Amino acid sequence: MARPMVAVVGRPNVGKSTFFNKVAGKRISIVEDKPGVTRDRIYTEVEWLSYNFTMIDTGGIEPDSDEIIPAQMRRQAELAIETANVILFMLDGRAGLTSADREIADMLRKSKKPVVLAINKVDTKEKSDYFYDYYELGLGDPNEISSSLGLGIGDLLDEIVKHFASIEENEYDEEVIKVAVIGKPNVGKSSLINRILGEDRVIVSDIAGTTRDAIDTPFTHGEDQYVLIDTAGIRRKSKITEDVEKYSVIRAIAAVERADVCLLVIDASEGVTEQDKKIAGYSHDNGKGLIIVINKWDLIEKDTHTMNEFTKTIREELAFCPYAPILFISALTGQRTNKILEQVKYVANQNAMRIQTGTLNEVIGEAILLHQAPSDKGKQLKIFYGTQAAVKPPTFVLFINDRELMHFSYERYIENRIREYFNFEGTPIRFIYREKTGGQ
Ligand SMILES: Nc1nc2c(ncn2[C@@H]2O[C@H](COP(=O)(O)OP(=O)(O)OP(=O)(O)O)[C@@H](O)[C@H]2O)c(=O)[nH]1
Ligand SMILES: Nc1nc2c(ncn2[C@@H]2O[C@H](COP(=O)(O)OP(=O)(O)OP(=O)(O)O)[C@@H](O)[C@H]2O)c(=O)[nH]1
Repeated sequence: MARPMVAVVGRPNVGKSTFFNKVAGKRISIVEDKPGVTRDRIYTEVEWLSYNFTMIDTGGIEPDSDEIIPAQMRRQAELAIETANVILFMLDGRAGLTSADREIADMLRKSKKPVVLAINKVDTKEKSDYFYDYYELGLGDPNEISSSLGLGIGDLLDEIVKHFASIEENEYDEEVIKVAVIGKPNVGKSSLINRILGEDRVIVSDIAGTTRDAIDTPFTHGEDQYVLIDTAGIRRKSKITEDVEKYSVIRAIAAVERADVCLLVIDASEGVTEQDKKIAGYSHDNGKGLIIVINKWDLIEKDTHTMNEFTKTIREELAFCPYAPILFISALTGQRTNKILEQVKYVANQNAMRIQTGTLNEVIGEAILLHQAPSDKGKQLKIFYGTQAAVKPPTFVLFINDRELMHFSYERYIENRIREYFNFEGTPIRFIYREKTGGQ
């Protein structure tokens, strides 16, 4: 099941960032972890009770003037309605209700999405002076919190996770391959989608029913079933406000969340951008299959080295996902676009591949023989055995003597040996360690 998405909406200065920081999990996007890269927080993983969810912060865009606040807030609310499963609407318990709050509340109420009301900055045990006013919004009970003091946060998270039970599970059958086409505006996503859907063996399904059908495009290619996630969102030509980078990243994140395989489309004449890194980072963090599609290849003057040079640069820019295949295409001329579905299917299978414990341990055993495990202060790392615990992404549990001795470089080495044998092309793989005494 896709991880639930919770979007935080609210006027500037109500305390969204403070709240976000309070509940932020340890795992944040790889890109954000790097020094020197703008730390505009967009999302965080949250763990509460037995639930894991992604929380997105739609705020934090500096308004240029007072007049644009309402427009911007409307856009935030629209985005939250489109992308999130549950919306957290945050208000300032010291300021009382404003007309912007009422307007947002109307939009949220009409959307029929589950909304949880958080009244922030209630730093004492007493109710806010405005407590009963919040009922007017028609969005249920107000939950008073203090983000800076950490009061009421647990109860609020309880209210949020209560709504997860009603989220539709398995929107598509297991065998349907879910594909997200992502990338910056104007890189050629719609052109590529039209190419794919225009192929001879592709038949676009015409099943009306769930609301998802309105935005997704299911189709078959030969025997295989696919669905393009949020195709309507891509094809609908962007509004001006949509140019705010943060919005398009949030939209992409929501699509990635629901996908098995992501096609990251990059304009060959432009190269890899910060936005591409963020989206690829999200795909990686969430264990999705990833294919890098270099589009507009027709615009590039080429000699025999061009493709290699391009590949090298992309590998450097997107160093955390060396497993992702790179395709050089032109959606305009159709060059190599007929290879894409084949690749998507291959990567989806790799992402869902399960390998035998016996073979896995032969490979690990051989790897250890070839390259001695690290040791520290006379104690050597021992890997007793490994087993694959999950797919999508392939996840391996390794039983070892001491977690401290497993260095990043050795993990990378083991990963590379596993990839040499089993490929796992286009998918991240993960390791989980369990300490076990034994051996010595
Ligand atoms: N007293 C009190 N102040 C708070 C609380 N939470 C946030 N603040 C303060 O409110 C101000 C705004 O907080 P932010 O978290 O930056 O607000 P925001 O909603 O993220 O603002 P934007 O980034 O403009 O959307 C800061 O000065 C915070 O210290 C709280 O629970 N109690
Ligand atoms: N030369 C060339 N132009 C292309 C190619 N693919 C798309 N284009 C052009 O690039 C422009 C943008 O293409 P779209 O398919 O609308 O791009 P998009 O990524 O869907 O754009 P947004 O809707 O803004 O997100 C159009 O003018 C296309 O004709 C290509 O392979 N080569």
